[in-house]
Amino acid sequence: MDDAETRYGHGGGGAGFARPAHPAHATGASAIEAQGLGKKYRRGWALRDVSFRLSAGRVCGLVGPNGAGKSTLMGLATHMIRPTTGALRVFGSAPGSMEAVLHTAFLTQEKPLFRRFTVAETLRLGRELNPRWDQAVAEGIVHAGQVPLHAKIGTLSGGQRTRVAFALAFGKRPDLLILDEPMSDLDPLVRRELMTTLREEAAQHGTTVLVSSHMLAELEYICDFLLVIANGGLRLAGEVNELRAAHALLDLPHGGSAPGPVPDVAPHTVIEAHRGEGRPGVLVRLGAPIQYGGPAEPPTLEELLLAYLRSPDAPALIAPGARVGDIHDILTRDRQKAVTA
Ligand SMILES: Nc1ncnc2c1ncn2[C@@H]1O[C@H](COP(=O)(O)OP(=O)(O)OP(=O)(O)O)[C@@H](O)[C@H]1O
Repeated sequence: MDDAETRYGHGGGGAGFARPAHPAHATGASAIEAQGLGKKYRRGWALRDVSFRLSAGRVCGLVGPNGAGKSTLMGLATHMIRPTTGALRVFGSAPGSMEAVLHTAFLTQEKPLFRRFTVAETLRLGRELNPRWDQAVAEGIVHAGQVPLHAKIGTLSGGQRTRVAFALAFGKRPDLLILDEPMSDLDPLVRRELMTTLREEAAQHGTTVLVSSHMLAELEYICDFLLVIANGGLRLAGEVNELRAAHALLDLPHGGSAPGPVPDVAPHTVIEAHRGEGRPGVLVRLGAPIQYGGPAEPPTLEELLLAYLRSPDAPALIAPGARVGDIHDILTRDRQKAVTA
């Protein structure tokens, strides 16, 4: 049991989802590794100097305000966008390579499907294009929503189309599933159903998932790893429990809830002195061990995320398990691969 589990357990306080161990976890392999990654558009940098490592088998929430760079990062991981600086690898391969493409499924916000195809024809196309296609899983997702197989995609509601897009993504049996705000047009019950499917499929098959969402409660339900981006920079990266264990919510007398200067809480670092809704207090990054009970409580995942979203200039925290070496590691490995190929 890790440090955070020991301190907090997994109860209603909002701990990350504890998934049963899958062999993919044990390998310690990287599903995604980014080093010095940057993307500059004409208007400026969308993503700058982003370095992190996402181990295989994790379900990773990608969180950040509108325009933070989430879709850009996903585009870079799927070869839809080329980096301006740095490099990113998917299971050790360049995103556009056959190896990476075969093992990755990407559900974009637009969820493009052929409107004139029926649902059955759409699934057949998935089967023909993907060697690892799992028809039972794809059909199961469609049937659970009572979407008729003979209906044309163009006649489906937005939510039904999303369900078919999910079926395609899961049917591919990817090792890496990238979902860009997948739930935005689904009703709450369908969202919960598909989140449960996602969680179970990922746990059963060791699938790595990178999912962006603005719905923090949902991320809390499925994720065991987090990336938080603000203004194109990585602010937080690591396992949910590790990140929660590194922070505390201090309920200081006249501290968080009263207007005025931020209290001195050395050796801890103030991330946010909270004066809004929710539990009042000062969310700090711990600079030394702390005793919980009394005026200090662990933050829920939602409290942690909201604090970082409201404080985009807070110092970044990249937990040890999410750190990478330098760019030369990737380039050296690429050269070694080329020599041994
Ligand atoms: N093709 C493009 N050309 C120019 N600028 C772009 C392009 N795509 C994205 N941007 C800019 O890059 C920044 C990051 O955009 P991105 O779509 O990655 O953000 P996001 O975090 O996914 O936002 P949202 O939560 O609103 O979907 C934004 O400022 C956006 O305007």
